[in-house]
Amino acid sequence: MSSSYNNTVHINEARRVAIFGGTHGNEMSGVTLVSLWMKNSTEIQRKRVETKPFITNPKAVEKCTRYVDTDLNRAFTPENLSTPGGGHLPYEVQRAQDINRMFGPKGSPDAYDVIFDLHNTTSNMGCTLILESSNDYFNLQMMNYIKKAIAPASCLVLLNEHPLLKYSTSRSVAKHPVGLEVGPQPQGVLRSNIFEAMRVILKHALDFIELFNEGMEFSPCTVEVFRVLERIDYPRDANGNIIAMVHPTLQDCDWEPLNPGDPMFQTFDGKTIHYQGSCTVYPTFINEAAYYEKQQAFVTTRRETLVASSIRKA
Ligand SMILES: CC(=O)N[C@@H](CC(=O)O)C(=O)O
Ligand SMILES: [Zn+2]
Repeated sequence: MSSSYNNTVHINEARRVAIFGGTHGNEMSGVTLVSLWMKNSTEIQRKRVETKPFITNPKAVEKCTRYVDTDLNRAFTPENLSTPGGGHLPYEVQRAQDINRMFGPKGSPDAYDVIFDLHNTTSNMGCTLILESSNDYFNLQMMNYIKKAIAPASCLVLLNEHPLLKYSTSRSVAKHPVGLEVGPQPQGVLRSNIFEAMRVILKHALDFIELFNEGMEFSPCTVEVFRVLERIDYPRDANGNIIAMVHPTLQDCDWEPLNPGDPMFQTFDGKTIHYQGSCTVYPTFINEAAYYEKQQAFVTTRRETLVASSIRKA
């Protein structure tokens, strides 16, 4: 990235793009779309983009489970990617190393330009794009483009650059990592509305990259994002067992304001537990099935407006 006198940021052409499905083998929209595109890629082809659809965790897809040994979407740590051990390592660690060789190496000039990683959530989040950095102008301009293209439908942007809660995703191998999370959809289930919503987002995302590669200049813009603040666990007893559920007035209310004092959990004996924070937050990933094992009932976020400079191909 370099800045010229008129503040347009010049960014390398995004020629190599991958679309990952099956990072979690029971999130069926991505598994199904990517499998379809591996058989016939007409829909994802663009003149100036080489798009590679890829199933990242085939063993988990086969078993229709989130993962086999360990969560692939947490496995792309520098330690994992550099550990020798070959066939003795957990399956997903081996897979992370393979993916890093094919699409990375992570952090190097040889890495893929863009990776879209397709996920589903059991939470009522609608279409959510997930970013890992607030200063990637290419991705911010892409978010702005997609939001305008799908209007009056909407998609929100979740920004996870929290020092402790950020994790080492499959897409993090790319220069411009983009997560796409669409819900609500149960694990192992396909719903046509969710499938189509995901497909439309991908179409606009690829159109944006094509226009960028053709040399179009994108004017400065602002993007509303929801920044990850805090992980909230379920209330538990001394043995670590869950003693309450997401409160009925919070369930399915992803992205809606949660104010200090608002109901948050309901214990099995009917007591309400209230949110004790000091300011209004926007909860999301509310009651995500995969997060029980991660001790997370939901995450809180705060609304922010990010600014992206004008960009153009270098
Ligand atoms: C429900 C789910 O799997 N969500 C993804 C979110 C992401 O891709 O950042 C995950 O936890 O890996
Ligand atoms: Zn997932």
